[in-house]
Amino acid sequence: MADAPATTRYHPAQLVTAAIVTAGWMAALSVAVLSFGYGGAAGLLQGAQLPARGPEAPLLAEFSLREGTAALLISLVIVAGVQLVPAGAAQRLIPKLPIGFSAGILAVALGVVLGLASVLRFAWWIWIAALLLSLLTRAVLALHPDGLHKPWRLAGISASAMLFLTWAFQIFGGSGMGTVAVVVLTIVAAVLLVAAGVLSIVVFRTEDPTGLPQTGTHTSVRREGIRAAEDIRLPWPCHVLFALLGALIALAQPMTWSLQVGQAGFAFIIVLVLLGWAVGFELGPTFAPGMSRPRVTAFALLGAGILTTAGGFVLELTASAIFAATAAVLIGIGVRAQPYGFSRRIGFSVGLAVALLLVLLLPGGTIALSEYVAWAVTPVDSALLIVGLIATLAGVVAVLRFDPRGTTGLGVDIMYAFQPRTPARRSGEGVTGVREHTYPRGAFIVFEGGDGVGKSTQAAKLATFLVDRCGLRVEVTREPGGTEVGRQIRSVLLDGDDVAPRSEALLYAADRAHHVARLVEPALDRGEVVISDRYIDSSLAYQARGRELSVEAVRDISRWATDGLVPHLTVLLDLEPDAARGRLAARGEADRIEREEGDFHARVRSAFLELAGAQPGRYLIVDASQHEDAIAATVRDAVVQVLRQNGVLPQSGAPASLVPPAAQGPDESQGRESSSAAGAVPMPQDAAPSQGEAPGQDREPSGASAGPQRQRWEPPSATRPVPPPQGAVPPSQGAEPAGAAPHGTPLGQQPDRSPGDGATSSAGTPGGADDATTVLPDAGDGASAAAASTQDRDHTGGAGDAATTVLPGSPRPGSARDRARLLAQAKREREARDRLRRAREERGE
Ligand SMILES: Nc1ncnc2c1ncn2[C@@H]1O[C@H](COP(=O)(O)OP(=O)(O)OP(=O)(O)O)[C@@H](O)[C@H]1O
Ligand SMILES: Cc1cn([C@H]2C[C@H](O)[C@@H](COP(=O)(O)O)O2)c(=O)[nH]c1=O
Repeated sequence: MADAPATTRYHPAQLVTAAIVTAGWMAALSVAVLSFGYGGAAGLLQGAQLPARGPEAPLLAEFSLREGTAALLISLVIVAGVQLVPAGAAQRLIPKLPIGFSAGILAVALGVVLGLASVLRFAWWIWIAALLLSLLTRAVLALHPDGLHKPWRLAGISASAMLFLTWAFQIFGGSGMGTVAVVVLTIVAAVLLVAAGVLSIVVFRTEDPTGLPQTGTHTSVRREGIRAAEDIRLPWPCHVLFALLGALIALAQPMTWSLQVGQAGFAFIIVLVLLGWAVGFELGPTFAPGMSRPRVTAFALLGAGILTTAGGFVLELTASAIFAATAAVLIGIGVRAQPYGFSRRIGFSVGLAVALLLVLLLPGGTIALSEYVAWAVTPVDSALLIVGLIATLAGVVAVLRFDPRGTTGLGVDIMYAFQPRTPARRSGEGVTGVREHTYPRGAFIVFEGGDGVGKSTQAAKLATFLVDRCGLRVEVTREPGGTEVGRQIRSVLLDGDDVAPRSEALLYAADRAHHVARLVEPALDRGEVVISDRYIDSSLAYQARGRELSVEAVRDISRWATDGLVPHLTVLLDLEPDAARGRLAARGEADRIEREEGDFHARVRSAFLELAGAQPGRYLIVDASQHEDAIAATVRDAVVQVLRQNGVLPQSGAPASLVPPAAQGPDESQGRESSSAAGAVPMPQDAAPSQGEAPGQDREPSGASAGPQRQRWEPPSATRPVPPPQGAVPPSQGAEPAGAAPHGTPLGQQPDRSPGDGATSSAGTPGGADDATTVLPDAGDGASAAAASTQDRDHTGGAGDAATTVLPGSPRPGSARDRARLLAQAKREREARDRLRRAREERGE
């Protein structure tokens, strides 16, 4: 029997590395305190005395802020400078030793120098320590490239240890003893570094494969209510945010001196800032879910700037620390709203340096506020004020500029910032995944169908309508080939002669993965409407059914590729393949897939119908043999309903497209105005024919839908049962279209589907396409789809009876005439199904 795999939680090498990193953070804090202290007390090149005991210790009185700040700045420049050396150059400079070994050597060296510095007390010893610390950081980062992810964790431990020690010392010995406590902490760090370094050299000299414990990167978080970071070409507000963080941390030491609170004050500020940063970072993805992520970053910068400026007026430790910590919360939120790939170190280092330079250069002074009150402004206060004002100004610019939408939607962003986002349609019962994905105001609409059915034509028409008449931002795209990577994959797929079926399936999925990650999701996150010509169903139809590959495999790779993203609405344009081929003939040479034989395309068509039949809540099936304007009107009405449900369009009122033009009476313009005032989508006078009407088609007499009836939407004829593939019984009558795999895995079948949901129609025939009822549920989830479906059955007297496409939120066809028509239709379908069953029985199937 095979041995059970070892289940060690932490590799000992990880613990050693964690010890080195924690001691490294202690060393960093000590370097800041001691360089400032030694430089300020004795000058840059003189040895310093330890402070005398007691609150009246002379150290502070004799202390030179400028020299202390200069010494601190030199340390930070050394640390930051080494961090900024490019990796390639660093590799050439540092001897080629195993990384664990070099980290160990550097840890020991740093420990020894720190130990010496704590005894010899010259600022330049600290600078050597700073250099070694910086090299050690590089070595640890080479071991664990993500080692500085969420740095507040191990830094927090070190800062808390410093707070505890300095507080204890100051309680018993006065504020001057805080520095003595830091010297003790430095010795502890030195011992820890030497011990962990020796272990690293002796035991773990090779590269550590296990890595530091990670909590996972934020970009993969997909929980409900979490908004992914949103990429933007130049995330300069993030750099400013990091610079502000650097400035706050750099100013903590001079601030401690200025407030005369001893090193416990410094540790207190650092702990609170780290805590604030951590809280903000963790809060980030769920903060202001209704606001675009670039805007969150911009507002965070503005808020953090204002708080920092306010901090410049504060003369008391706790309030200063609270201001700094709250600014750090906003910094955490702001940087988390952007992808984390850009270099944080640059912004951070620049912020550190600028803040300290300001302390060095700015004069202090006293401003008389009244005869009795004067405000003593230290250089530290001035630095805080200037840094804060710069950040505030940058925040204002960012709020106005740092969003691909410019200022468009700023008001909406503010208004909806803290409202939960409208959930997109649930994908739980879908063919495409189980992710519950939510978008603030975006919607994902997909056109599916065979080659040449008119998808691109309809996608373009819909986009024109949504942009021109609804004022929405729309992204029209396609698969394969919606992105640059996709265009190359498309060429491989369609221009060549031979691609093996599995390779074909993987290439389509690869195109989709890139398409969703780089184009669809970012656009949805920006609140745009994405219209895609083809999506996952094409793979299920062409690769699973057409190439006869495993449905599960094809579905799974696409589900994985897209992280389960499901469209809000899929419009299936259904047309006989021969008719579609006729349309394409004029276009010239057919591509590799269009050249497939008729049987292949018949299988594809039947697969599409099965998919739509199994999940009626998510599909709109349209007879694509109609005039393109009639199709466009049907699609438009359905899309408007879906956009309303998802908050993309206002709920109230109706777009003029839903009002039969003839019903608008003689005073059309008035009707439109009032409908627009009610929140309806503005529509120009020359609106295209509505509701599936072909041009010139007879319209209902205006009286039929006068008054309030105007808003009513009736199921367009275009969405009635789709005609069957050639030679087959209509799907609505229980037959599989020609070419359907008779016993293959039903495409729409879900193992866990409950009897009540929208797929019950497939019970009679495995394909599920026999139910032509397309019901888009009100609430957009599976449960209401099932409820809507059941409701229809109740109305019409039996499962699968209804043959109407009912769109979400639209008034159900409630009139006696509607019901009679539905019943008649249902009866015809029942009879057709019975006939088919009898025929099958006779054939012994
Ligand atoms: N309803 C329609 N009636 C007649 N012709 C149409 C209709 N819709 C589109 N066409 C024409 O059919 C041809 C194919 O249309 P279109 O390119 O939109 O189809 P498609 O489904 O996107 O094709 P493909 O799958 O190859 O991308 C075009 O010449 C277009 O003008
Ligand atoms: C997305 C997708 C597409 N196909 C096929 C279907 C068509 O024949 C071509 C795409 O061409 P179009 O002119 O852009 O419609 O690719 C497929 O087989 N599988 C898929 O997933």
